[in-house]
Amino acid sequence: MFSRTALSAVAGQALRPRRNPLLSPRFAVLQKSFLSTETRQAIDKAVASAPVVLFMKGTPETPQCGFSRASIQILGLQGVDPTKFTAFNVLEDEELRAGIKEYSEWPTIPQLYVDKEFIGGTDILMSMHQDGSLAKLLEEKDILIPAESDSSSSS
Ligand SMILES: N[C@@H](CCC(=O)N[C@@H](CS)C(=O)NCC(=O)O)C(=O)O
Ligand code: FES
Repeated sequence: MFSRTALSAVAGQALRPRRNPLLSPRFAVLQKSFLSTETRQAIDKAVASAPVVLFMKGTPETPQCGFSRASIQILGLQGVDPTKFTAFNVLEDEELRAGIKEYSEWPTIPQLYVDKEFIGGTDILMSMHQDGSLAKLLEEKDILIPAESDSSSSS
């Protein structure tokens, strides 16, 4: 049985701020080890496979989640050149679904890469779409469908 003194000692301990042992660097190292070298190399290759790469749920034609659908819509509105775009369906590959989160240090899908650089998920894409920074980035990287030449001037 706990004595009164022992109980108050336990209560006193509980009040003392303690580090969460799950957040220790040792745990972080263990967590990292889930991404095998093989998966990391496969993701390196996927990220480099096109100027714009989206890791999503479903396909661009048939997204399986509203967040992935919204990201595809934003890229379409921006005028991303389809020849410079590739999507990977994480629902077809559980290793990719888990691996990409660790690779990007980002916990959710979708995930967008431009020129091998992680940009973010839907919320980030949406805010970059709204503030013009996504258009600027895609223009700078020459990723947009070329503007049609003005046919009215040739007649
Ligand atoms: N706020 C997120 C929305 C994306 C999100 O919450 N994705 C969830 C549901 S689709 C997810 O990936 N969960 C982990 C998983 O399904 O593996 C964003 O900006 O991208
Ligand atoms: S699959 Fe349910 S929110 Fe994306």
